[in-house]
Amino acid sequence: MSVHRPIILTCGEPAGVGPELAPKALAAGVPFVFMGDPRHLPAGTEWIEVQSPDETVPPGVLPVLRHDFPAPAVPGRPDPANAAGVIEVIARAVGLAMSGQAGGICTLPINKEALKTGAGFAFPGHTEYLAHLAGDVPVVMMLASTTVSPPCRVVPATIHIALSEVPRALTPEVLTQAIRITDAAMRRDFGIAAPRLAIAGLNPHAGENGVMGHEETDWIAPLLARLRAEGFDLAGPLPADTMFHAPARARYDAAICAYHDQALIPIKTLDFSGGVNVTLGLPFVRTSPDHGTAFDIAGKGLADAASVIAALRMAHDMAEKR
Ligand SMILES: NC(=O)C1=CN([C@@H]2O[C@H](COP(=O)(O)OP(=O)(O)OC[C@H]3O[C@@H](n4cnc5c(N)ncnc54)[C@H](O)[C@@H]3O)[C@@H](O)[C@H]2O)C=CC1
Ligand SMILES: NCC(=O)COP(=O)(O)O
Repeated sequence: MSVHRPIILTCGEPAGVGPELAPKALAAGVPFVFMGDPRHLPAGTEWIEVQSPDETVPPGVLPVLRHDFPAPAVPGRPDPANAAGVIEVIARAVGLAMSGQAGGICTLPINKEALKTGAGFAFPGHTEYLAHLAGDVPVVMMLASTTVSPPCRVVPATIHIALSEVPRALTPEVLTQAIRITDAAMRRDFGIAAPRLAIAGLNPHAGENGVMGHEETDWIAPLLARLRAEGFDLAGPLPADTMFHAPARARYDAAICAYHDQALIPIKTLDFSGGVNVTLGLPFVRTSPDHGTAFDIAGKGLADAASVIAALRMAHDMAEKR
């Protein structure tokens, strides 16, 4: 029997696969409430409007915290008129999570371009917006798969920035923050008492002693040495190309990577359908499926719900641990 409050599943981009995943997500078997416009749900969806997250509904029926949008959803074609509503839903769900009325939030995917064009959204993704809503707290993005063995958990220390900006953006402060937040979240949210973290180098072969880049010898290795002296269990800097196969993953609990694709390519290759995106460092629980809006298949009934199901279950587990 669950003792904590339901998770809010935010609708995300109505023209993407989000609305069709919401009823499929009932298979997660954990309490959650969909927040969005019920008119965007697939025809035939059984839903009931609720006024608060913990109102009960019959089994197999989708509870909906209603948030009406100005325009219908046309699969694959985001309507700028709906952009503000997508952002409002995220903020409203965060309000419920921060006030303790919800156990946390699980966000269906947004289309960053549609929100920027339609509503001037100033954030590159949920992660940065949620950090802002929580009071501009430091956060890190983690993607986690527990269906592969050993588990794969990856943290990109820099997130949604151009590759050309990474060497400047990856500073000792940024890497230190990623390590501290990940270590704390492994203990609090994942029940790992003594987290082992593996730190990827920035350059091929982790620079090979300065032959292919100097960031590792200049500051990454010295920084890791200082943090080890504080008690962190850190391996690295490691060559990124050889740290994601199964025997390598068995040696750590989470990998801290230098940039987005260094982290996300391995996990999405290993487990695209079951990976979960989780924001570490927030004062509330937030997870998300690892995929995006999938406009190419939206509305066709092809969307695989495995990732949102895993995301809801993870949010539920994290909320229980807290
Ligand atoms: N958490 C979030 O809000 C996320 C949002 N996005 C956004 O989504 C938009 C599209 O991004 P893309 O790079 O095209 O990635 P995508 O994940 O939307 O699509 C990549 C490929 O995977 C397939 N796919 C995605 N989800 C699927 C599912 N549930 N079942 C079956 N196939 C699935 C798509 O059909 C497509 O072929 C972008 O605006 C991006 O920023 C991307 C990742 C996460
Ligand atoms: N590539 C991951 C991604 O775009 C998810 O971003 P966010 O919306 O969860 O910040």
